[in-house]
Amino acid sequence: MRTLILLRHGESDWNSKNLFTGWIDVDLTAHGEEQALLGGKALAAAGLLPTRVHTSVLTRAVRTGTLAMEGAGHPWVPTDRHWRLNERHYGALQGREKAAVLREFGEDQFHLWRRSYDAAPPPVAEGSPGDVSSDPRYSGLPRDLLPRTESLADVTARLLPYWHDAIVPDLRPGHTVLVVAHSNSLRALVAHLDRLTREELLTLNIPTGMPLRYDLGEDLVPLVRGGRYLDLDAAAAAAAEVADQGGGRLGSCR
Ligand SMILES: O=C(O)[C@@H](CO)OP(=O)(O)O
Repeated sequence: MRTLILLRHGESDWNSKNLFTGWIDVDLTAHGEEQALLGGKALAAAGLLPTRVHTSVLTRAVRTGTLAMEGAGHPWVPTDRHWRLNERHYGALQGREKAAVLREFGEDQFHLWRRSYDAAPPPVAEGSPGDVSSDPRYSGLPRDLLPRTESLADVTARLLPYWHDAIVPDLRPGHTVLVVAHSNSLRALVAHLDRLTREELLTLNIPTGMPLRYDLGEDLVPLVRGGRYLDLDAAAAAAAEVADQGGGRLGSCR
């Protein structure tokens, strides 16, 4: 058996303001820092000590990984960071208030953009704050890899090479692997692990700062579909809040 732990970063500044965030590099709130520390403490209390950590290159996930491993009492665990674990690029929605987007475009379009597999928001314009081509953390990458918007299908396509090339090779020899990422990069990973249908994906919401444990068989198929949050009740309540952001619908936590 292999153990994989998924952790969405703690509450960010823009989570607390209900703004679409995507690749905008906002930091954690004080509450988000505390969530990250507590998440790590919960891992240690459950006897789940990661021996490898993978995070995105966005500050909120980087800092959550560091704080969680401090909380777990093992701050020294080797950590890799990769842009392929970044949040979905939310295109022209980045920086906009979720409630305002819902009012302007209606509930159906709002929900398609947030939770469907195929819909991508309008792209950001070149030179706008959402255009990351001059961000030094992406400087070695071919420009055509850098998104201006993404659907969940696009996220899946750029995330899975990292899963196969970096995370699976840590899982195979028996490491307990912690992946610290984002609402939608983790939705893409969960959809892959659990072979979610598109309908199931519509109602999948991942709360901030709550460790989700997957025990995987030799074939890396989850022994329990959907994994198991360390604190099931708190995770269900927090996932319902994520679903409701902006006044949306279809809250659920699998
Ligand atoms: O704005 C975002 O980048 C994400 C996560 O905060 O939002 P949502 O959960 O609505 O996909």
